[in-house]
Amino acid sequence: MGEPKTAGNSRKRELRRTVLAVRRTLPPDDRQAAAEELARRVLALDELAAARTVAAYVSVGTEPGTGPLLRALDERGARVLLPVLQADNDLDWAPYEGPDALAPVGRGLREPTGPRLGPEAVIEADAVLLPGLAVDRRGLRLGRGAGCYDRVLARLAASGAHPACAVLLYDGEVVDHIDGEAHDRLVRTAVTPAGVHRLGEE
Ligand SMILES: Nc1nc2c(c(=O)[nH]1)N(C=O)[C@@H](CNc1ccc(C(=O)N[C@@H](CCC(=O)O)C(=O)O)cc1)CN2
Ligand SMILES: Nc1ncnc2c1ncn2[C@@H]1O[C@H](COP(=O)(O)OP(=O)(O)OP(=O)(O)O)[C@@H](O)[C@H]1O
Repeated sequence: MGEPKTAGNSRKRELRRTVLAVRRTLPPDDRQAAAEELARRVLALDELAAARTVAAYVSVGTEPGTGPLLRALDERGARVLLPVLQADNDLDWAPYEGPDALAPVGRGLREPTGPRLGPEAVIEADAVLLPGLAVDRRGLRLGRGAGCYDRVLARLAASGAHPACAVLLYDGEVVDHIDGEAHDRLVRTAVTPAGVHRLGEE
């Protein structure tokens, strides 16, 4: 189910499977509560308070829900950019124009129907919220294995942009160590329903 062929090292694959299996055991009521807590914590981040443009995403399947968060960012007047998956696994971006302007594109994904701004648009973001399956204490993030967000982080670094980058996870998905690969990029913050984790600080 949705496991890309380019899934990196076998320990990463194993951790992906474990996290997804645990997520599937969460009852719907707990997921809804987690989505609301997560929104509250993300909105309270200092780096989000000042952000005019936020790159976010529409949660898929059993991911920590981003519905309440997207609504609140929109109401706050932030310009919200959402990813549009390209055939080569790079991400294009389009503005969030409300839940009615999202269309299903397969694999449970919903994407914005508005104008495509191009892959470089993410550089305009003051804050970037990333999906993930886990992160370690250094800030090494485990995604779904297609490298989409590794590319985003590489693009931000190459452009000299330094937006606040936070991965959104469930409690328990901040782990001690993930075996990294050369292309992996670190994030500084993880937000879970129970709290904010500042990473890479010994
Ligand atoms: N919300 C979200 N959007 C994203 C990503 C992501 O990880 N999460 N991606 C990050 O790279 C890209 C899309 N890549 C994806 C790759 C696989 C699956 C997938 O396996 N879907 C499952 C259901 C999800 C689940 O229950 O966790 C499926 O097909 O059944 C989804 C998105 C761009 N947009
Ligand atoms: N900057 C990049 N440019 C092009 N391809 C890349 C880049 N970074 C990573 N990749 C490709 O992505 C593949 C998957 O990487 P990895 O397993 O680390 O993904 P992930 O971080 O778990 O997933 P994602 O970034 O999609 O959330 C790598 O094997 C590599 O081929």
